[in-house]
Amino acid sequence: MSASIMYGDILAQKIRSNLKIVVNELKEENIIPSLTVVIVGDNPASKTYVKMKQKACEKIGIRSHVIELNSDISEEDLLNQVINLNEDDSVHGILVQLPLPDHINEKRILEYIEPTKDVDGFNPINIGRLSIGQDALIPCTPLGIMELLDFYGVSLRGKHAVVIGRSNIVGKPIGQLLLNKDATVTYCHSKTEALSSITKQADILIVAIGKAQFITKDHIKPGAVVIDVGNTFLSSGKVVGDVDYNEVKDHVSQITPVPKGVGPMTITMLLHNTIKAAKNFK
Ligand SMILES: Nc1nc(=O)c2c([nH]1)NC[C@@H]1CN(c3ccc(C(=O)N[C@@H](CCC(=O)O)C(=O)O)cc3)C=[N+]21
Repeated sequence: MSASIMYGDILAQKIRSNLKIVVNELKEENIIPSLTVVIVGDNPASKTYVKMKQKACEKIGIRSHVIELNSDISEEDLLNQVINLNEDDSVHGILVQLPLPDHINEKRILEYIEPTKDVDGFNPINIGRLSIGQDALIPCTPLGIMELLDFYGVSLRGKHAVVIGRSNIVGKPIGQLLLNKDATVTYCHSKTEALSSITKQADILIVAIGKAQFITKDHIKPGAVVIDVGNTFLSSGKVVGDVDYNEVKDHVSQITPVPKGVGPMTITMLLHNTIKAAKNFK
């Protein structure tokens, strides 16, 4: 039996056309949602992602602006850029593209982003609000995964969801969101012993480890639902996920592809969060 494929690009288009309508409604109230992306250095992958974000904004009428900074910028100067954006009423959403250069304390920068403009949901205030179930700006990738699970009819209540990866950006917040939907959540990570014995218990397996094609049939219970958050560029130019898609596709019930799975949903939720932040200005 072949798996049903959970295409993110199809759902992303559907949501983006709805968001476009919301943007037009806001325009009638003289609000044009606006996003500023700060990119430090010239990491080629980061540049590609930022371009994709800009294009997506343009398409639905969100104003986007990119601030490109030199990789040798000091932490203080970068902080000042963030503070200026916090104070600028024409900026609704602020996103500092990660990773930042090694000499900059990433956590300190993210703490400075005004929580109501923090469209990545990486500020400790938003993380705290999410963890206690209050309204918050929620990180885009986890939010996109929840939309995918909902759209493709995956029920979560009482189900065992295993999350591999414990990053602040994906692993931790997706676990919180699944828990809020009554799943039983287990976190696994690089130090987990007997990984496959745990992942094999998953009804829903979320893989966010950044290791190309690491997860194989041996890690997965037959008929499980698999969400692949990986996005590794091979030297051939091909993009692959953390799951060995071809090996597992006939073994699972539903799976997200890479590309065209979680990635387009991440960007769609950035648009969603930017509009949410703009509405705060009403
Ligand atoms: N502050 C910050 N926020 C982020 O949200 C953020 C970040 N930093 N740093 C890097 C990661 C990575 N990320 C992706 C977004 C879209 C795709 C995506 O759409 N990928 C395409 C494939 C890519 C291609 O074809 O070129 C797809 O899956 O179809 C992937 C990865 C956001 N990130």
